[in-house]
Amino acid sequence: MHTCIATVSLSGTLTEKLAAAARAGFGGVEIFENDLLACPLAPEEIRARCADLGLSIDLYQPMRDIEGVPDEVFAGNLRRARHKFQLMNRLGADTVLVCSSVSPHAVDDDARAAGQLAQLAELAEEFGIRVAYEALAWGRHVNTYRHAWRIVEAAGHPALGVCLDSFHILSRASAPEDLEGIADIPGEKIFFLQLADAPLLAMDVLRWSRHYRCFPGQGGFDVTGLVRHVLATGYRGPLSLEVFNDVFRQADAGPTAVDAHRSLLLLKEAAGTAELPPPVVPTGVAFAELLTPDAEPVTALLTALGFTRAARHRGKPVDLWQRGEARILVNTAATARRDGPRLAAIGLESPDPAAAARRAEALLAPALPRRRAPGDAPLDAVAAPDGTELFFCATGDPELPDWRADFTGLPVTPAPSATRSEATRSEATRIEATRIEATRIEATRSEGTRIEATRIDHLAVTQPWHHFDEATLFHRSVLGLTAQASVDLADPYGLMRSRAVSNADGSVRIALGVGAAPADDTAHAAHIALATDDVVAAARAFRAAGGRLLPVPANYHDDLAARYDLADDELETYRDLGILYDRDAGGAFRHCYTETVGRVFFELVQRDPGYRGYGAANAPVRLAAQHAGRLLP
Ligand SMILES: O=C(O)c1ccc(O)c(O)c1
Ligand SMILES: [Mg+2]
Repeated sequence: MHTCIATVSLSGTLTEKLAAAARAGFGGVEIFENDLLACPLAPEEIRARCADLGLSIDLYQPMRDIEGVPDEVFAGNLRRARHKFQLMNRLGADTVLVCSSVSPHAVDDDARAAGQLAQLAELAEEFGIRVAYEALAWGRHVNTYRHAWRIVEAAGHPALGVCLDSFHILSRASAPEDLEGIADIPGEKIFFLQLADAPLLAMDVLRWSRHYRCFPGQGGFDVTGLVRHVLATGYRGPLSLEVFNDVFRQADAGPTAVDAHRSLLLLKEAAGTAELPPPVVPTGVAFAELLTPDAEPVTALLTALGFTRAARHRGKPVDLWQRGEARILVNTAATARRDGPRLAAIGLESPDPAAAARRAEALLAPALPRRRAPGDAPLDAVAAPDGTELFFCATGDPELPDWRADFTGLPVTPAPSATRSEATRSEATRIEATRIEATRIEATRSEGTRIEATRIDHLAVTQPWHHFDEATLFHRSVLGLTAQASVDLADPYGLMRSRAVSNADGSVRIALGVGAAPADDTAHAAHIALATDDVVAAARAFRAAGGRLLPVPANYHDDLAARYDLADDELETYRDLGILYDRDAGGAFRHCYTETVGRVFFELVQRDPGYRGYGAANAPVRLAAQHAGRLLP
């Protein structure tokens, strides 16, 4: 089906909006009158621009306050309409949207409204134009789609039909039966279908509509259910997104248009009108890749965390660091930015990497070159909306290329001991001891000795501030992960939002976060959480190896004593190590943080098997402590 987007949904000038819509793959646009009025191009030039871009102009909108008015007011409305129909002929647009009246002149008289709309349609027909009548949820007398249809039916004019808008319908619907009236409308009398979702908010419906609409799948409405009802009438016109949203008005139109189109593709999939390659849910985390201009701060941290450098890439400055099942790639390629280490890529274990990549590409995720260099294993990879590279891996599968084939084992070499200051020289010795111990543990593994199972518990990545809901939709739909509820976290300098997506057994957990202040490094650092069976032992070992744990204020632990009945010595241990504690119905969560290097830090977590969260209750304290740490010399 033809996909379309209203220009009001995108940021920028009309020509910027058109270019973004075309690039994202839409087939057409609804031109919003205000966008046209502010555009220096003549209507014929806009028409030509759209044609060049391969866009049809499927709707011109809106005409307001037309119907149900006294005769003398209506005469003026017809005069106004004639001007607009002439304009539409110049534009090459053949459908106009008429919103139900909000005018104080409008009277509650359906026969009058029907008669006037028929006259309007009669005039429109002379110009080859059709009139689509839409019930605004806040229309003065007409504010439901059933009422709009009654009037259109009574008018009985071939050039008059209804425009259905999911927002106006679903914002008022309180029960599934409220959609059943759609079946009463013949498909050919539905001239247009506008789609928007919205978060479920208790607020005035006009404000809700004008500021908080979002793309289907990002809010709380059953837009798919509505589309199914409309398709069942035989409607085969455009599926058009009309999203009034304060954030999208400011955000870059290019990515917004891509996110918009992705949401429409998913809607078509859900409504059964498009087939996409099915999701291939990842089954684990193969690796996390840190890009850093300088290896030292990252490798010092990894070493203290008990990782060993297990292998080196054959052709690139990339080392594989490993502890248990947790693998970190440290990439010192020249492309690393000067702002220090950052999380650049995530390797996801996939039962079918090629199929996973096919779904991602069908959903408009940019594919990355399969071979980044000659001789590299041909890995499937795509970019997430925030630019993080997602690699689909099949580690250890003999049938498929293994990313580890690009790496060659390193002989165990002594760690550089003088890289830190004189004062930490003895620590370096301890670091080396830890490294050797970790290597020994790796070696004994194959002999069947039980070791503490270290793996990546979760990854926390930060999103561009204006693309948070799209990021969630991306991870849900492209990767087939399930989203938890979004939580707001108080940062001393703003509000963070966080939403976790995970697979069913929790072996893939990604916390998507966004900070209020786009330039704030602390709120925008990513982190890698390492699972441990014993966070106290892990924290002690880290500290003994020269690692610095994030200090946590005593007030936090005093409060913890009030909230939970923890043994005194347990509490003192947590206080000493900066371990935070949380609990839900499924169990407890104990966690602590390392210092931050560049834009990345690590977390050590001990998660009871039933605990589902990420310690969100502790995030404000953690963020404040991280800010405080940054302020120190
Ligand atoms: O908010 C409005 O005025 C408005 C205008 C046109 C529409 O299609 C709509 O759904 C709302
Ligand atoms: Mg609308």
